[in-house]
Amino acid sequence: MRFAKGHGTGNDFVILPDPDGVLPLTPAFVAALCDRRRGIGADGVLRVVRSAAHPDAEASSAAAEWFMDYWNSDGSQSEMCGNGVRVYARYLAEAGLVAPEGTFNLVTRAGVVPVTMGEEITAGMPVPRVYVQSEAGTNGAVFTGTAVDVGNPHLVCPVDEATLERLDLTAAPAIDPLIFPAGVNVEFAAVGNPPAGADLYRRMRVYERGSGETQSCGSGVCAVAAVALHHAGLESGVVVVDVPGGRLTVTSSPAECLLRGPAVIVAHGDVDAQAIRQLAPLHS
Ligand SMILES: N[C@@H](CCC[C@H](N)C(=O)O)C(=O)O
Repeated sequence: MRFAKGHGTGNDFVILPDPDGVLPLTPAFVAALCDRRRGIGADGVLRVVRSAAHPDAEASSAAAEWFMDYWNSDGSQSEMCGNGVRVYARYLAEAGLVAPEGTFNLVTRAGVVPVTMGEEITAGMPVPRVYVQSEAGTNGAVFTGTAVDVGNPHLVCPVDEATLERLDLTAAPAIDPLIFPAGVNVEFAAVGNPPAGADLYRRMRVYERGSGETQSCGSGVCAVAAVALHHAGLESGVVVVDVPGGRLTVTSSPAECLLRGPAVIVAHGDVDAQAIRQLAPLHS
């Protein structure tokens, strides 16, 4: 089975080219592929499939040829992945399936996303909706945060620099299942001085639903930017967010949320699907 491997600011993905949607992907198979010791290892899987060939995307096939079929490393699916969109786009361009410059549309479970190609790649993310206050419990403390919908759910908890540094995110923070019945991605964000050209700056770590602590989360960065603008009383602005894996920039207004940053394909290869299938019981 052909695969590629790529990442966006250290958020890494196994990419499975499957234009006609014939691969029998299951949660256990995806989790085995993402196993960092026995499989290829990744935060998630991006199946590259034509929208006309996937039941979740058929209705949008007139708007966009390709569908990002995104899976977390535990085999669950999510509506959105901001870094996934950008890495998927880089894959399409390197495979000659879209032009390396210009803009094209990509279908996701959270709707159609416009993507602008270049040295860095920009995704036109769903405009974040800031909705309610909630809490995350971790490291023996309870952190108050703001819930944000970016197509997928987020809880953004402001913390100081020292707390951000020392948080142990090896275990999932406790969250309110009444507010987040399908789980939530939890971001911890500290304020810093904005670099030239930015209105606001945050440093962020994330515990992702379905993947654990990752080096970066694009939709999480959009959520952090939305809360930063909200707290500053701004409707629009440029927010730079540093994550453990690098830097992402959000340019936000009531009409759009543009997420910009690097996206790289690092490998192409063949994976022994039978060997991965044999691992699958470990993950079911
Ligand atoms: N890393 C992603 C988000 C992936 C999905 C998330 N774990 C969820 O379950 O919603 C990003 O870059 O946005």
